[in-house]
Amino acid sequence: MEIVILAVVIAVVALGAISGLVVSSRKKKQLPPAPPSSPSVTAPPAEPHVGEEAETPRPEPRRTVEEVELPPAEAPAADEPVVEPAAPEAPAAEEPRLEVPEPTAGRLVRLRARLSRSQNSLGKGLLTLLSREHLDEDTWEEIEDTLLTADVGVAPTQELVERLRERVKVLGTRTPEELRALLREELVALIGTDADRTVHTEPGVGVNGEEKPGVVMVVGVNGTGKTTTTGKLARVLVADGKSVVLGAADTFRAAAADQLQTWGERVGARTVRGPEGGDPASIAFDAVKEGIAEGADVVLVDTAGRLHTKTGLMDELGKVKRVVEKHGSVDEVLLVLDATTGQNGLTQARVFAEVVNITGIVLTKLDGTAKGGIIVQVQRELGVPVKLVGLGEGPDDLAPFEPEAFVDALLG
Ligand SMILES: Nc1nc2c(ncn2[C@@H]2O[C@H](COP(=O)(O)OP(=O)(O)OP(=O)(O)O)[C@@H](O)[C@H]2O)c(=O)[nH]1
Repeated sequence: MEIVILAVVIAVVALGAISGLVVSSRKKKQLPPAPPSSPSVTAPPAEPHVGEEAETPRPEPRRTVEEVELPPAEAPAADEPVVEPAAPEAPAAEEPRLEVPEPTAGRLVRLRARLSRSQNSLGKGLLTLLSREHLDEDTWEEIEDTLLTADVGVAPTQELVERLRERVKVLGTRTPEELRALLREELVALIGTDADRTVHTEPGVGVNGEEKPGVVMVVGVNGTGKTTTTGKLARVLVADGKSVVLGAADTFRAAAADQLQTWGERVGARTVRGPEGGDPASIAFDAVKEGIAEGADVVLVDTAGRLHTKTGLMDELGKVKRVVEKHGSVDEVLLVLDATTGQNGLTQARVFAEVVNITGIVLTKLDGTAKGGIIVQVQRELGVPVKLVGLGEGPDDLAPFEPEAFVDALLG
């Protein structure tokens, strides 16, 4: 009897030891090996770390249930699933690192140094002249010249000088602070604060009742910074949390599509492009079509700025707009003007306005000119507000235009 009891005890102990081995072996198989360079001291060593799951499992010795030779009765329950290591996943293709554009709000304030450097003669020059003890006719003439040199334009200059004369007379003795406030008020009024300077990119309803992204067409002469501005605008929109599709409809200049695509890739915006010399209207059409299909927030269409003839260019622009409108409305047509070209820019603006309904102006290269007064002239000429200003070649050097911040930068 004792022998029987002893035999049973030995059998139980032996079975216990064997099943313990199996459990610990199976536990080990469920956990991926600790990474060789795992620096974590707080996490238990066997815990998976972020990123490990995506790795291809490394080979490890496996002991199967069969190999431990358990008697059938003592084997793990048949209905218990055998844990197999996860199928090796293909290593993730290396994603290009996306840039995070600077926030849009307050860009003009951040970039004000660029403005004050180039616009000193306008803001500070006017302030110095107005601060003279005797404001004689010669001084008023100098004030007028300063405004004209800064491209404010004849009619706006005369209006401003008249207002200043009146107000300075009423003021009598003037402190520098009073003069500054007065000049600020008049310059802001000249630029205007009532206009809607929002770049409209809200989604709308397409012709088939589907949700359509906001559509923005960017037009302007070559060299004004059109493609660069389209790329920078994509960054502004991405910074505001929107998804963007770019349409490279400038098929006249071979490198324009590559240039645009590079801008897009840096912030994760896809570029729809066609063959060199292809039909820009069909590329623009496809860009909006794809924007609708993938539920993008905004489609930005860059257009050509130069063709063999002016009539050819204008016909093409009109066609691009009409063809895009087969999907639904174009929400913004932004005209890009180079601030350094002065009157030439105004002539361009007139020509473009004849073919497409310009809804906003982007004034580029304001960092490189003392002629910021062109803002006043171009707005009057077209009856369209300046919505964005370019203040440098850097990717985030495009700012929403705010009259008060602009005038503050001028006055230093
Ligand atoms: N300083 C300065 N340079 C700018 C600004 N905006 C654009 N540029 C530069 O102007 C040059 C022309 O820019 P693009 O975007 O190629 O001009 P574009 O000719 O209108 O574009 P395409 O019609 O495609 O040829 C580039 O060297 C830009 O970096 C700006 O606000 N300030």
